[in-house]
Amino acid sequence: MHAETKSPADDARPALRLHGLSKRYGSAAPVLAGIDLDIAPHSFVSLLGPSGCGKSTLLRLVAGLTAPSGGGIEWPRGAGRDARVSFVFQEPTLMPWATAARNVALPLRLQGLTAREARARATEALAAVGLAGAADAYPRELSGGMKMRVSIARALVTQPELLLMDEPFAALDEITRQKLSDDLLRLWQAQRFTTLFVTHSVFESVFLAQRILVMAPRPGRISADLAVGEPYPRTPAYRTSAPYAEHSRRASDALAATLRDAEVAA
Ligand SMILES: Nc1ncnc2c1ncn2[C@@H]1O[C@H](COP(=O)(O)OP(=O)(O)OP(=O)(O)O)[C@@H](O)[C@H]1O
Repeated sequence: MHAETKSPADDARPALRLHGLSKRYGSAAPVLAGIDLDIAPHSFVSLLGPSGCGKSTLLRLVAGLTAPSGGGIEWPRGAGRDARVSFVFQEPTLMPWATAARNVALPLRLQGLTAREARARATEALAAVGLAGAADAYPRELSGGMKMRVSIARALVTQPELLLMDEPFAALDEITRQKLSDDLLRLWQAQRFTTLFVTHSVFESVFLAQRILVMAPRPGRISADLAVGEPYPRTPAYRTSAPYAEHSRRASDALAATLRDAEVAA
Protein backbone atom coordinates (compact mmCIF):
# COMPACT_ATOMS: atom_id res chain seq x y z
CA MET A 1 0.00 0.00 0.00
CA HIS A 2 1.34 3.44 -0.82
CA ALA A 3 0.64 6.64 1.04
CA GLU A 4 -1.63 9.11 -0.69
CA THR A 5 0.51 12.03 -1.87
CA LYS A 6 -0.85 15.45 -1.10
CA SER A 7 0.52 18.66 -2.51
CA PRO A 8 0.12 21.92 -0.62
CA ALA A 9 -2.26 22.99 -3.40
CA ASP A 10 -4.59 20.11 -2.45
CA ASP A 11 -4.80 21.38 1.08
CA ALA A 12 -5.58 24.91 -0.07
CA ARG A 13 -8.69 23.82 -1.95
CA PRO A 14 -11.97 24.59 -0.18
CA ALA A 15 -14.26 21.74 0.84
CA LEU A 16 -17.13 23.59 -0.74
CA ARG A 17 -17.55 26.58 -3.01
CA LEU A 18 -20.82 28.44 -3.57
CA HIS A 19 -20.86 30.84 -6.49
CA GLY A 20 -23.72 33.21 -7.23
CA LEU A 21 -26.04 30.77 -5.48
CA SER A 22 -29.65 31.84 -5.54
CA LYS A 23 -32.98 30.23 -4.82
CA ARG A 24 -36.55 31.20 -5.41
CA TYR A 25 -39.62 29.08 -4.77
CA GLY A 26 -42.07 29.41 -7.65
CA SER A 27 -42.76 33.03 -8.53
CA ALA A 28 -42.18 34.36 -5.00
CA ALA A 29 -39.34 36.80 -4.26
CA PRO A 30 -35.92 35.12 -4.06
CA VAL A 31 -35.12 33.46 -0.75
CA LEU A 32 -31.36 33.52 -1.42
CA ALA A 33 -29.56 35.85 -3.80
CA GLY A 34 -26.06 35.64 -5.21
CA ILE A 35 -24.22 33.86 -2.40
CA ASP A 36 -20.46 33.49 -2.96
CA LEU A 37 -18.68 31.49 -0.33
CA ASP A 38 -15.70 29.20 0.17
CA ILE A 39 -15.74 26.79 3.10
CA ALA A 40 -12.32 25.56 4.22
CA PRO A 41 -11.84 21.83 4.74
CA HIS A 42 -12.09 20.64 8.35
CA SER A 43 -13.47 24.00 9.45
CA PHE A 44 -16.42 24.60 11.77
CA VAL A 45 -18.67 27.28 10.30
CA SER A 46 -21.87 28.60 11.80
CA LEU A 47 -24.72 30.20 9.86
CA LEU A 48 -26.39 32.68 12.18
CA GLY A 49 -29.49 34.62 11.27
CA PRO A 50 -33.07 35.53 12.00
CA SER A 51 -35.96 33.25 11.24
CA GLY A 52 -36.80 33.06 7.56
CA CYS A 53 -33.50 34.43 6.20
CA GLY A 54 -32.85 31.22 4.27
CA LYS A 55 -30.41 29.30 6.50
CA SER A 56 -32.22 25.98 6.07
CA THR A 57 -32.63 26.59 2.37
CA LEU A 58 -28.88 27.12 2.06
CA LEU A 59 -28.19 23.87 3.87
CA ARG A 60 -30.76 22.01 1.77
CA LEU A 61 -29.13 23.31 -1.41
CA VAL A 62 -25.72 22.10 -0.24
CA ALA A 63 -27.23 18.71 0.61
CA GLY A 64 -28.86 18.47 -2.82
CA LEU A 65 -32.33 18.27 -1.27
CA THR A 66 -33.45 21.17 -3.42
CA ALA A 67 -32.06 22.62 -6.68
CA PRO A 68 -30.61 26.14 -7.05
CA SER A 69 -32.42 28.68 -9.22
CA GLY A 70 -29.09 30.26 -10.18
CA GLY A 71 -25.37 29.84 -9.60
CA GLY A 72 -23.94 26.61 -8.32
CA ILE A 73 -22.11 24.53 -5.78
CA GLU A 74 -18.68 23.05 -6.41
CA TRP A 75 -16.81 20.35 -4.53
CA PRO A 76 -13.22 21.33 -5.35
CA ARG A 77 -11.73 18.40 -3.45
CA GLY A 78 -13.44 16.01 -5.77
CA ALA A 79 -15.19 13.77 -3.27
CA GLY A 80 -18.61 14.69 -4.57
CA ARG A 81 -21.71 15.21 -2.57
CA ASP A 82 -23.48 11.91 -2.47
CA ALA A 83 -20.98 9.76 -0.66
CA ARG A 84 -19.64 12.29 1.78
CA VAL A 85 -22.38 14.53 3.19
CA SER A 86 -24.51 13.88 6.26
CA PHE A 87 -27.41 15.94 7.59
CA VAL A 88 -28.66 16.34 11.16
CA PHE A 89 -32.06 18.03 11.52
CA GLN A 90 -33.64 19.73 14.52
CA GLU A 91 -35.86 16.68 15.02
CA PRO A 92 -33.90 13.45 15.50
CA THR A 93 -36.10 11.76 12.85
CA LEU A 94 -35.49 8.23 14.17
CA MET A 95 -37.51 5.21 13.07
CA PRO A 96 -39.66 4.53 16.17
CA TRP A 97 -39.93 0.79 15.50
CA ALA A 98 -36.16 0.23 15.34
CA THR A 99 -33.53 0.14 18.09
CA ALA A 100 -30.85 2.82 18.35
CA ALA A 101 -28.32 0.47 16.74
CA ARG A 102 -30.65 -0.30 13.82
CA ASN A 103 -31.37 3.40 13.32
CA VAL A 104 -27.65 4.17 13.20
CA ALA A 105 -26.95 1.18 10.95
CA LEU A 106 -29.53 2.24 8.36
CA PRO A 107 -27.25 4.40 6.13
CA LEU A 108 -24.70 1.57 6.04
CA ARG A 109 -27.37 -1.00 5.16
CA LEU A 110 -28.48 1.35 2.36
CA GLN A 111 -24.85 1.39 1.18
CA GLY A 112 -24.99 -2.41 0.98
CA LEU A 113 -23.08 -3.46 4.11
CA THR A 114 -24.17 -6.71 5.74
CA ALA A 115 -26.26 -6.51 8.90
CA ARG A 116 -23.30 -7.77 10.90
CA GLU A 117 -20.82 -5.18 9.55
CA ALA A 118 -23.36 -2.38 9.88
CA ARG A 119 -24.18 -3.38 13.45
CA ALA A 120 -20.49 -3.36 14.44
CA ARG A 121 -19.94 0.12 13.01
CA ALA A 122 -23.21 1.40 14.48
CA THR A 123 -22.15 0.17 17.92
CA GLU A 124 -18.84 2.05 17.57
CA ALA A 125 -20.63 5.22 16.45
CA LEU A 126 -23.02 4.99 19.41
CA ALA A 127 -20.07 4.57 21.78
CA ALA A 128 -18.45 7.68 20.25
CA VAL A 129 -21.51 9.76 21.20
CA GLY A 130 -21.61 8.31 24.73
CA LEU A 131 -24.40 5.79 24.13
CA ALA A 132 -22.51 2.52 24.35
CA GLY A 133 -25.17 1.08 26.65
CA ALA A 134 -28.19 2.15 24.61
CA ALA A 135 -27.71 0.16 21.39
CA ASP A 136 -30.81 -1.97 21.99
CA ALA A 137 -33.04 0.79 23.32
CA TYR A 138 -35.98 2.05 21.26
CA PRO A 139 -36.38 5.80 20.63
CA ARG A 140 -39.38 6.00 23.02
CA GLU A 141 -37.06 4.87 25.83
CA LEU A 142 -34.55 7.68 25.20
CA SER A 143 -34.50 11.31 26.38
CA GLY A 144 -34.46 14.16 23.84
CA GLY A 145 -30.70 14.56 24.26
CA MET A 146 -30.10 10.83 23.79
CA LYS A 147 -32.25 10.77 20.65
CA MET A 148 -30.17 13.65 19.25
CA ARG A 149 -27.01 11.68 20.08
CA VAL A 150 -28.41 8.75 18.10
CA SER A 151 -29.14 11.11 15.22
CA ILE A 152 -25.55 12.40 15.32
CA ALA A 153 -24.19 8.84 15.46
CA ARG A 154 -26.29 7.98 12.39
CA ALA A 155 -24.85 11.01 10.59
CA LEU A 156 -21.25 10.17 11.50
CA VAL A 157 -21.38 6.41 10.96
CA THR A 158 -20.72 6.94 7.24
CA GLN A 159 -17.60 9.02 8.05
CA PRO A 160 -18.78 12.12 6.18
CA GLU A 161 -16.45 14.83 4.95
CA LEU A 162 -19.16 17.42 5.43
CA LEU A 163 -21.67 17.48 8.29
CA LEU A 164 -24.69 19.75 7.85
CA MET A 165 -26.56 20.55 11.06
CA ASP A 166 -29.84 22.49 11.05
CA GLU A 167 -30.50 23.82 14.56
CA PRO A 168 -29.84 20.37 16.00
CA PHE A 169 -29.93 21.43 19.65
CA ALA A 170 -32.70 24.05 19.49
CA ALA A 171 -35.32 21.84 21.14
CA LEU A 172 -33.08 20.75 24.03
CA ASP A 173 -32.69 22.22 27.51
CA GLU A 174 -29.66 24.40 28.20
CA ILE A 175 -27.58 21.84 30.12
CA THR A 176 -28.17 19.10 27.54
CA ARG A 177 -27.40 21.57 24.80
CA GLN A 178 -24.06 22.47 26.38
CA LYS A 179 -23.13 18.80 26.85
CA LEU A 180 -23.95 18.02 23.25
CA SER A 181 -21.97 21.05 22.09
CA ASP A 182 -18.94 19.85 24.07
CA ASP A 183 -19.28 16.36 22.59
CA LEU A 184 -19.80 17.63 19.06
CA LEU A 185 -16.56 19.62 19.26
CA ARG A 186 -14.73 16.58 20.60
CA LEU A 187 -15.99 14.48 17.68
CA TRP A 188 -15.18 17.24 15.19
CA GLN A 189 -11.62 17.51 16.50
CA ALA A 190 -11.14 13.74 16.37
CA GLN A 191 -12.79 13.06 13.01
CA ARG A 192 -12.06 16.33 11.19
CA PHE A 193 -15.28 16.56 9.17
CA THR A 194 -16.15 20.04 7.89
CA THR A 195 -19.21 21.34 9.73
CA LEU A 196 -21.89 23.80 8.64
CA PHE A 197 -24.06 24.50 11.68
CA VAL A 198 -27.26 26.55 11.46
CA THR A 199 -28.41 28.35 14.59
CA HIS A 200 -30.36 31.36 15.89
CA SER A 201 -28.11 31.54 18.91
CA VAL A 202 -25.18 33.95 19.08
CA PHE A 203 -23.77 32.10 22.11
CA GLU A 204 -23.98 28.69 20.49
CA SER A 205 -22.17 29.92 17.39
CA VAL A 206 -19.45 31.65 19.41
CA PHE A 207 -18.87 28.54 21.50
CA LEU A 208 -18.72 26.16 18.55
CA ALA A 209 -17.51 27.90 15.43
CA GLN A 210 -14.26 29.20 13.98
CA ARG A 211 -16.21 31.34 11.58
CA ILE A 212 -19.67 32.87 11.90
CA LEU A 213 -21.58 33.82 8.77
CA VAL A 214 -24.34 36.22 9.73
CA MET A 215 -27.23 36.10 7.29
CA ALA A 216 -29.62 38.90 6.36
CA PRO A 217 -33.17 38.27 5.11
CA ARG A 218 -35.18 39.20 1.99
CA PRO A 219 -33.29 38.07 0.06
CA GLY A 220 -31.06 35.83 2.16
CA ARG A 221 -27.40 36.78 1.90
CA ILE A 222 -24.24 36.83 3.99
CA SER A 223 -24.10 40.18 5.81
CA ALA A 224 -21.06 39.57 8.03
CA ASP A 225 -18.23 37.05 8.12
CA LEU A 226 -16.68 36.89 11.60
CA ALA A 227 -13.63 34.90 12.71
CA VAL A 228 -13.64 33.34 16.18
CA GLY A 229 -9.95 32.57 16.53
CA GLU A 230 -10.05 30.95 19.96
CA PRO A 231 -8.20 27.63 20.23
CA TYR A 232 -9.74 24.20 20.72
CA PRO A 233 -10.53 22.32 22.83
CA ARG A 234 -12.97 24.93 24.05
CA THR A 235 -13.64 24.06 27.66
CA PRO A 236 -16.60 25.14 29.82
CA ALA A 237 -14.29 27.91 31.15
CA TYR A 238 -14.33 29.45 27.67
CA ARG A 239 -18.06 30.19 28.14
CA THR A 240 -17.26 32.65 30.94
CA SER A 241 -14.04 34.09 29.48
CA ALA A 242 -13.45 37.65 28.29
CA PRO A 243 -12.76 36.58 24.65
CA TYR A 244 -16.08 34.67 24.59
CA ALA A 245 -17.90 37.79 25.81
CA GLU A 246 -16.12 39.91 23.20
CA HIS A 247 -16.94 37.54 20.30
CA SER A 248 -20.55 37.36 21.52
CA ARG A 249 -20.76 41.15 21.55
CA ARG A 250 -19.39 41.35 17.98
CA ALA A 251 -21.77 38.68 16.71
CA SER A 252 -24.76 40.27 18.50
CA ASP A 253 -23.88 43.66 17.03
CA ALA A 254 -23.60 42.17 13.54
CA LEU A 255 -26.95 40.43 13.94
CA ALA A 256 -28.61 43.58 15.30
CA ALA A 257 -27.24 45.63 12.38
CA THR A 258 -28.58 43.02 9.96
CA LEU A 259 -32.04 43.19 11.55
CA ARG A 260 -32.03 47.02 11.55
CA ASP A 261 -31.13 47.09 7.85
CA ALA A 262 -33.84 44.51 7.10
CA GLU A 263 -36.46 46.65 8.92
CA VAL A 264 -35.40 49.76 7.02
CA ALA A 265 -35.64 47.85 3.73
CA ALA A 266 -39.05 46.29 4.57
N1 LIG B 1 -40.50 24.53 0.07
C1 LIG B 1 -40.74 25.84 0.16
N2 LIG B 1 -41.67 26.42 -0.62
C2 LIG B 1 -41.92 27.77 -0.54
N3 LIG B 1 -41.29 28.61 0.30
C3 LIG B 1 -40.35 28.08 1.11
C4 LIG B 1 -40.03 26.68 1.08
N4 LIG B 1 -39.05 26.45 2.01
C5 LIG B 1 -38.78 27.66 2.57
N5 LIG B 1 -39.56 28.62 2.03
C6 LIG B 1 -39.52 30.06 2.38
O1 LIG B 1 -38.17 30.50 2.26
C7 LIG B 1 -37.86 31.43 3.29
C8 LIG B 1 -36.60 30.96 4.02
O2 LIG B 1 -36.91 29.75 4.72
P1 LIG B 1 -35.80 28.93 5.50
O3 LIG B 1 -36.49 27.81 6.21
O4 LIG B 1 -34.69 28.59 4.58
O5 LIG B 1 -35.27 30.03 6.54
P2 LIG B 1 -34.51 29.85 7.93
O6 LIG B 1 -33.58 31.00 8.03
O7 LIG B 1 -33.92 28.49 8.03
O8 LIG B 1 -35.70 30.01 8.97
P3 LIG B 1 -35.87 29.35 10.44
O9 LIG B 1 -34.73 29.88 11.25
O10 LIG B 1 -37.19 29.86 10.89
O11 LIG B 1 -35.82 27.87 10.26
C9 LIG B 1 -39.10 31.55 4.16
O12 LIG B 1 -39.81 32.69 3.78
C10 LIG B 1 -39.88 30.30 3.84
O13 LIG B 1 -41.26 30.52 3.98
